[in-house]
Amino acid sequence: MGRRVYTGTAKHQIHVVFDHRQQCRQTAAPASVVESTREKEGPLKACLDQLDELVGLSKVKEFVTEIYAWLEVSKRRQAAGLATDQQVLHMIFAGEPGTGKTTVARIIGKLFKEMGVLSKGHLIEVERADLVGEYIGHTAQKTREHVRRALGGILFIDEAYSLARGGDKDFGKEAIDTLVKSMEDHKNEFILILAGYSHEMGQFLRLNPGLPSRFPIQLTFPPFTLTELMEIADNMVREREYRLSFAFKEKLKKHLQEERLRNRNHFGNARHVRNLIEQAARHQAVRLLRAKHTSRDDLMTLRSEDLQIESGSQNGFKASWYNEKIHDSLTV
Ligand SMILES: Nc1ncnc2c1ncn2[C@@H]1O[C@H](COP(=O)(O)OP(=O)(O)OP(=O)(O)O)[C@@H](O)[C@H]1O
Repeated sequence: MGRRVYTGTAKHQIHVVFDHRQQCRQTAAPASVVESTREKEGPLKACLDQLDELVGLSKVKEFVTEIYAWLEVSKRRQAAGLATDQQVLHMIFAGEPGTGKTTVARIIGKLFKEMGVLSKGHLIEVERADLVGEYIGHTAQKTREHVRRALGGILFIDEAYSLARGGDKDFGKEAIDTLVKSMEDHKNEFILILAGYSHEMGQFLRLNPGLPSRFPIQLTFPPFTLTELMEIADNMVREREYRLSFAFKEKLKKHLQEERLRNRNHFGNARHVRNLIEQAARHQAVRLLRAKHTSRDDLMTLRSEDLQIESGSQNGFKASWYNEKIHDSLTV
């Protein structure tokens, strides 16, 4: 992992990154800034395009563009010999399941890599069970290990508030303390993103008054509207070279409408749509296998009978959401 060293006069600092192969490269020398920006225009643009392609999330997109602009202009200011602040880039992502938090974190990782903020830009996703151990000292060891894996990229902690679940006597507290210490010890070497439901995240931050100032960037991921969910479904089938019959769309719309009301805060949003589409494609395959002849149109079209919604299947949120998460980790 690279170590950032500041050399030169205060006004003309040059950031030099030493990597583990003992090579060094200048990341902000005036001449190379323009060059490296131009050189990286392709992948950089690809990251921003990827963000743009996500349905909805207008505030999140605005904010990421703001961070991008700020970092880019900071480089230019530095090149012009002007003072620049070091921004703290640790973040809170608050929102319901399936609203794009992990997806956006992944894109930010790539974006920051392209901008030279992170050396690798990868994402390590963990939850309470990955960090909390069984005896004194075990938690710190486990947590440090995940921080080590995340160096150069992003450490993304899902349902971060569960670390404060057991109060002061719980090992979760040790995980929080270790994370805070790691943020000091490895300043600028990784970005920590704490994610989870808005309400619980708010409570978590209030109970840990030392934390909010360490996470100046707080993004809210709103639940998708019905129109957005239908657009997500359309995009997903287009990407997979399928299309939806009119009756399929009507059935899906009705189901999503009911499901959002029934599960309220626990509705799986875009992930739920994805799982329905993938499941429908499997049902369509079984249907087509029985047919004597299949046209190109048959192969592409998902019909309403392919959308088999078991009544009450989504009622037990815990089970359905958990299954969707497992399914996600197997199919991503
Ligand atoms: N805005 C969006 N447009 C299109 N697809 C999306 C969008 N947001 C999420 N998805 C898709 O929904 C699925 C779940 O998204 P993601 O894992 O990012 O959600 P999450 O908020 O991190 O969920 P959780 O909190 O449950 O972990 C992914 O397949 C992702 O591609």
